[in-house]
Amino acid sequence: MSPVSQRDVTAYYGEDEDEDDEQEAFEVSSVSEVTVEEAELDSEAELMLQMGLPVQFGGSAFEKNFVPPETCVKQHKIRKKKKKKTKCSKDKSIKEVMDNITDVCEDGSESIRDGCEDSPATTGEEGALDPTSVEPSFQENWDRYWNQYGQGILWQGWVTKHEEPELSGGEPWNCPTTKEEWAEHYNETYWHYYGQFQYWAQQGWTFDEVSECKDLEEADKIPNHTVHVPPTSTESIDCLSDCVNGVKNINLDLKGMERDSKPLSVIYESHQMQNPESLEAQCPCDPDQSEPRDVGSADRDASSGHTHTSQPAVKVSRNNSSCGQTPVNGEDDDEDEPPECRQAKIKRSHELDAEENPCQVAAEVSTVLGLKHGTGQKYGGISHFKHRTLRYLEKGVKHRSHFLDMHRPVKNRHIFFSEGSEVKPLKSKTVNKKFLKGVGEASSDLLNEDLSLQKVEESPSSSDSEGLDHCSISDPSAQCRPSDNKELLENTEDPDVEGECVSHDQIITSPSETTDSGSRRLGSLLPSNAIWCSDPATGMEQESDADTNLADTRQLVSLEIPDYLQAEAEENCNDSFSKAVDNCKKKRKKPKKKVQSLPPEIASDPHLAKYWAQRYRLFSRFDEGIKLDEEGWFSVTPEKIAEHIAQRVRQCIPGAVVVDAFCGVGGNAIQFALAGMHVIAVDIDPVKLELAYNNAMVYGVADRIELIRADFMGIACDLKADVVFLSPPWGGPDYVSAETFDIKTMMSPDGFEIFQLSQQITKNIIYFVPRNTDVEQVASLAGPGGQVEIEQNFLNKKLKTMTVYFGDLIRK
Ligand SMILES: C[S@@+](CC[C@H](N)C(=O)[O-])C[C@H]1O[C@@H](n2cnc3c(N)ncnc32)[C@H](O)[C@@H]1O
Ligand SMILES: C[n+]1cn([C@@H]2O[C@H](CO)[C@@H](O)[C@H]2O)c2nc(N)[nH]c(=O)c21
Repeated sequence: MSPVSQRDVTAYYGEDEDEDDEQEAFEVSSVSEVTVEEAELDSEAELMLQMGLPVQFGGSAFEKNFVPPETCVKQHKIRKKKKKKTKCSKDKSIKEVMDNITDVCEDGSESIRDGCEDSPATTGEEGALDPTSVEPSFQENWDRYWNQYGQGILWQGWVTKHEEPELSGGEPWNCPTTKEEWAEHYNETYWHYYGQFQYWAQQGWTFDEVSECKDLEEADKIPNHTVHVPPTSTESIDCLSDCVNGVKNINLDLKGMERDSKPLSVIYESHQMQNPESLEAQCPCDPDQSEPRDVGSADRDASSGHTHTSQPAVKVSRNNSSCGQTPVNGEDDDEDEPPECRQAKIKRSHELDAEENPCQVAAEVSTVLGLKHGTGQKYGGISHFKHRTLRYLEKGVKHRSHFLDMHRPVKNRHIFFSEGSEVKPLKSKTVNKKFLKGVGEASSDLLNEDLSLQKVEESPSSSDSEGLDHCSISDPSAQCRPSDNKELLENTEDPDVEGECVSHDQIITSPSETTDSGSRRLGSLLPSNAIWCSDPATGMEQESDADTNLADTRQLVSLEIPDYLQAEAEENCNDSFSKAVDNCKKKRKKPKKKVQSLPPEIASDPHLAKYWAQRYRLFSRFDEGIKLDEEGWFSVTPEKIAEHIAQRVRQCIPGAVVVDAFCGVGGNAIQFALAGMHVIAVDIDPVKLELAYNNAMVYGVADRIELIRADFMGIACDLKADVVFLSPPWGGPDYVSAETFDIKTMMSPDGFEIFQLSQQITKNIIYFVPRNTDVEQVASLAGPGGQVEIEQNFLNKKLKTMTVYFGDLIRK
């Protein structure tokens, strides 16, 4: 099997709190590892590969452990049938069977099972494994499959078992010494493949009918094979082997899957990645199955060590604490967790053993993360998803995946906001207290990571379901350092904005195998209960969930440090950091009341008052002459987020030329320029360009921003740049009213078209999208084999936006 290209989905959630586990969690399997493993494939696996069947079904463990994807009852029946079939075969004339094999080779039409009338596939006895009870066309398909490949499979299996088959006594099925063994082999093989076929058929897979097999003349074209040919049936066996070698494709019947709503699965590293050229998709398990899954397949995959692929390892960390397993410091935080979280037992793929089922693991992980398994293809950017893997980049992911649960629809989390312009401060003393405590006790781990702080105190609420709520401040790109605290103070002069905090959770993902009839949001992937529930305005929930906020130890920030981390934090508290926090506390001053007349656009529209209230969050130098228009107010990227994005670009591609394709009033363009980039700022609206210029002047970067009034869609192909930043209109503030935002249909220009045009400029694209964006959809933009990093942007404790990175902008 040729090495396969990387098609994983890698979700970066954060660090595992368990150091020991972490080491392994970050290991990434490489192509070379795969190659070694491939070399160790047992013969059956090789055969499976030749067949284009998932190799994880090819390990020798299969015989022992294979459990068809039916119920245990069915499994039992299979065994029963196997016994019966064995008996049958013994009784039957083996010669008769093999005659039929020869017939198949000659005319390609006869069925092997004709040779055994009570073949398991045809008796339907006791209803066991009655294929018709599974799929109406199953029997037909199976017959065709077995006709086509059965002979080759049988013979190759035989050859594999007997390296040098003794053929002097005649064909093994005729030879008295091997006759019985052949019969057993036949039965074993038949059922083995029958079970697999049934399983895969249920998953929506079909197989390609190979013309070579039917057309003997074509056999010559098939590369030489090493099948040992019994002297008495050389031709037929040759043919059969060729047929086997000629098997190239097994395809996912997407249409069928759509139709049947057969769920696909999230695939983890431990699953074999098929040759991308020959497989349309890979889907070894149905996570929605309540019934036992194909343990055999899983076992084989795990026990045979076939991690197989060139894709990065799936790093699904042991879910031993955050989800009710073994909480750090012995704390059982189970109570706060969603039920599905408690059930999860996530393991790293490399830890899978013969008793475990990676399919189940995958399903559980996805359950924990709020993933659903869907069907069929849905998005324009990619026909379907091949693979998803999850990889925890940062420590504490388990906590985040627990605490940051975002299962609830976004819109339900904003009901408390008032619609009026009068924004009443909401007290959140509990949160604040806990936060400060948490910050003061930040662990050294935290100190080594980017940090931003937040204060949640008397911050204004907002009627904005877009989330201009209480304020926050942070330096998401900077390393944690005391000066962050200073910055916090310096930026909290807005009477309405005490503090600000930008949190960025990341996911790297790429097209996965699943699409869902219902779209998914990143929110589902990155749990964030704490974010929402601890909103001061949510009252009751706030108290309980305040504890559950946690520090992002890599990139962001400490919202509140959960109790179980606080103990650790106390031990490791960095002095200077503590001082800084103390300073921060001392320096927090009564905000200066600025008497400032409302700009006309604000005065004329009460709904914009909330934006006015948070003007410093949008532009920290607002008072120096920043100007916005109505659209600018509600759609400008808050400074800290814009700064964070710019810093990421600077880190990945220093001095880049960046196209800000929808520059608006310059929120992003200014930050790119401040980060040392040359910016080509495009906007279709001349007013925006004027405002952008004005604002760039305020920040002293107008000379680094080239303003172009144009329809980006029309000029994209003429632009040259290292990076394209996409912050298109989302259709106004109402974008949040959709539970899931579809970038293709809900924004104009079409989000897919925007992206495709941008790809003509560069692969390094940043897509700034609504927080309720269908995460699978944006992942699909990466295309087959692609990767994407999806980042959630939190302001204060609320998820505001998502930023999606492509190309070299994905952090490795
Ligand atoms: C969401 S705003 C951008 C906000 C910007 N990132 C900021 O921080 O100020 C979107 C902008 O895209 C502009 N726009 C809409 N359609 C456009 C097009 N086809 N080409 C270029 N600009 C467009 C709008 O005029 C608007 O200013
Ligand atoms: C309607 N809106 C809000 N934001 C951004 O989402 C945050 C939360 O609502 C806003 O603060 C703004 O940054 C938008 N960004 C873009 N690119 N396009 C929009 O139409 C838009």
